[in-house]
Amino acid sequence: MDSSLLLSEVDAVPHLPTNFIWPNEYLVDVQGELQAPVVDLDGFLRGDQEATQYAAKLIREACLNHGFFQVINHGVDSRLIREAHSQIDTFFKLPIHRKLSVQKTPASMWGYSGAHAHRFSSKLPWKETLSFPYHENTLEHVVTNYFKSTIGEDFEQAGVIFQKYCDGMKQLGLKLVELLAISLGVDRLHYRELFSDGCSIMRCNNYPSCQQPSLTLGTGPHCDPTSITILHQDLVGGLHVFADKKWKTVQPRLDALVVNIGDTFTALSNGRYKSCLHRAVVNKYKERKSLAFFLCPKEDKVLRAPDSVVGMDGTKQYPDFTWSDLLQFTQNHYRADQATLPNFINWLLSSKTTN
Ligand SMILES: C=C1C[C@]23C[C@H]1CC[C@H]2[C@]1(C)CCC[C@@](C)(C(=O)O)[C@H]1[C@@H]3C(=O)O
Ligand SMILES: O=C(O)CCC(=O)C(=O)O
Ligand SMILES: [Fe+2]
Repeated sequence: MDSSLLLSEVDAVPHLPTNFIWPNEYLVDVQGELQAPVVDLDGFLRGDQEATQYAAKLIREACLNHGFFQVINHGVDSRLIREAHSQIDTFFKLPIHRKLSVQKTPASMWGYSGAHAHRFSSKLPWKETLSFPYHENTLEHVVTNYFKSTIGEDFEQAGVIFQKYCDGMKQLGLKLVELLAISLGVDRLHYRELFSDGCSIMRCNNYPSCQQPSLTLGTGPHCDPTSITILHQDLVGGLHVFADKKWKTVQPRLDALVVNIGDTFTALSNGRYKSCLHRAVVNKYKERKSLAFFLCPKEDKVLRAPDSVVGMDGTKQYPDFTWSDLLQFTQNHYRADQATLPNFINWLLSSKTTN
């Protein structure tokens, strides 16, 4: 079966094509629900000291343990989130020739990807994605323009919505890294300043229903190579987090945003905060959508844990690197999984000694 076929066409055949079938060791059953805090951000966002300390304490425990928590009263308008889901639903329902007209090319991170079939030949994920870049720019609405100029004039309104959505995610992301700094005992603005001029990644995921969901995965087990991920999921469910040596379900909530630590933040915390190992499963009856905003630093900034953290820990756990190095590693050399960070560090050190 040609893996460039539409997921919906593939799903019409009785057996899942082999390139969508994941080896048994990846298809381990889920065992129970994840115990992770749902952190109310209201007090922190209003500047209340006591509420801030309490939120920081909850986040610290979650990040030391598995790197995952949810936030409510996060300040992003629920109507905007609903509208973003509705606009992306319209995009994913377009005829395939229209989606393929904005297909991601090997040289770029941006555009439509169906099952990543143009990148990989096995363990294909049962999903389609639309990815685009976001950075703050006072002269231009980068997301509005991406939709309008790349997808088409008829997607201008979708672009306006996603521009506002990404503006909201970036603002929230900067507040979250303030809270992470407080929780680590680091100068409150340390990470905020590091991330403020970065170019982040917005990725919309659509997981179609699947005839044989137990043989495949929507997204295989991985840690996000990025810094922190802020994700909104619909009510279908399917996100699993690895904690206490078991896969655990996450109960979706429309009023919450899911937050997880990624590899870059693990390095920036000198390894104290766990990069969250997670995956997404699919099901037989319902398609599922999620909107992931990956906060990233500017590509050429040197990334290293603050002296105050390293000093207290006694040893610097990771060599300095740039986001550009890690991004290049995941796009050209290594398919992000649960061991991206140690493999990246080995690659970085060996490429430095050979060049
Ligand atoms: C820098 C990135 C690589 C991926 C997209 C962003 C952040 C998350 C990464 C990813 C989602 C982790 C799982 C595997 C992956 C290949 C995917 O299924 O999409 C990863 C992304 C990618 O390399 O495109
Ligand atoms: O869809 C989800 O719930 C998870 C998606 C994800 O992990 C990713 O895009 O990196
Ligand atoms: Fe992820």
